[in-house]
Amino acid sequence: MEDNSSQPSEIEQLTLALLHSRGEVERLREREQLVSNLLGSINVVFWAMDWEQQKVVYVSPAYETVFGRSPALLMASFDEWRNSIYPDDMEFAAQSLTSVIELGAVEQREYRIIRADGEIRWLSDKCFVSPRGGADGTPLVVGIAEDITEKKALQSELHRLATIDVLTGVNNRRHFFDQAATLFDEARSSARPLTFMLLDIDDFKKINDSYGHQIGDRVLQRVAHCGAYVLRRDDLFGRIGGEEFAAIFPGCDAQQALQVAERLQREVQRLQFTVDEQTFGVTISQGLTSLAPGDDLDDLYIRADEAMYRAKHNGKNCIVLG
Ligand SMILES: Nc1nc2c(ncn2[C@@H]2O[C@H](COP(=O)(O)OP(=O)(O)OP(=O)(O)O)[C@@H](O)[C@H]2O)c(=O)[nH]1
Repeated sequence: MEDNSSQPSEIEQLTLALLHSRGEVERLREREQLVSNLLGSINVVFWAMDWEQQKVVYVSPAYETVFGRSPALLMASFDEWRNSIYPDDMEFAAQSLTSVIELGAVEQREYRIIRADGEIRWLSDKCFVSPRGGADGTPLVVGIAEDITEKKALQSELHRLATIDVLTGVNNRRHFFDQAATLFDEARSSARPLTFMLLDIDDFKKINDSYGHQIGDRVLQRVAHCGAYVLRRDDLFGRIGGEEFAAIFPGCDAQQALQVAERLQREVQRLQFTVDEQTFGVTISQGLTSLAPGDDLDDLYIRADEAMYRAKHNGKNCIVLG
């Protein structure tokens, strides 16, 4: 007769296996909780999408914070993904995902999203194709998305500070000449006309001396507004020195630019300033010159400067073509 006393019975074996599996399930649950806590504690959204089937198969917990939307809704309907993309960026968002499939990876995509509460935020994500990422072995597009709204705002503020004259809000000297060089090269290569203008406020020192520096600043601001108002969208305008401004009129010969300069002259003559019940106006002198064969940007600047000084010499408040 066989002795089975040291061998576990079938029922005991099943019970042991069940306990073991329960332990495994518990450990898996703990691990899942840990991963979920870790993913939830960083403000980065991991996502995975079956682009061909138009289905989001995974988003990490941070989705809810960053998008302000429900992950369950997103997984249930691809429309929720479409709703979350800022309409102007939809084409880019879709095209860039197609590129991920074609190229295997895209290092950086930047686009805007709309949170459920209507707030618009900037996202940047890195995407790549996980060849057999899906449960059924289908390729998935996987991404790591970060909210870069504050970084974007800082970048644009830095750009503004680097390119704009703080007092008047028009282009500063450095940015003006950077842009001028580009417009100059374009005019050269397309053989299109281009006119350069220099503008100097007349007797500005007297304004400062009579009414104070603050009023002088206000004059600078109002003259700059006139320039920004009169010039066309494609023209370039900037403050290049204390009371000196400059403009570039791409595609304009001297006569066309002269018409704009005359309008500007009239707009500035209309300005009125009142200090302690005293009212005064300002005038400007302008020098204009057009691109000629063999010119470089410095030649234009020198000729416009000479023309402007002739305008000063001729009694100010006038425009001279150089
Ligand atoms: N308020 C103010 N004044 C400035 C600024 N930058 C330069 N200035 C002043 O601009 C004045 C320029 O004087 P000048 O170069 O003698 O020129 P002007 O008095 O306009 O004489 P003309 O050019 O011959 O008409 C100086 O008094 C500078 O101090 C600024 O940002 N704000």
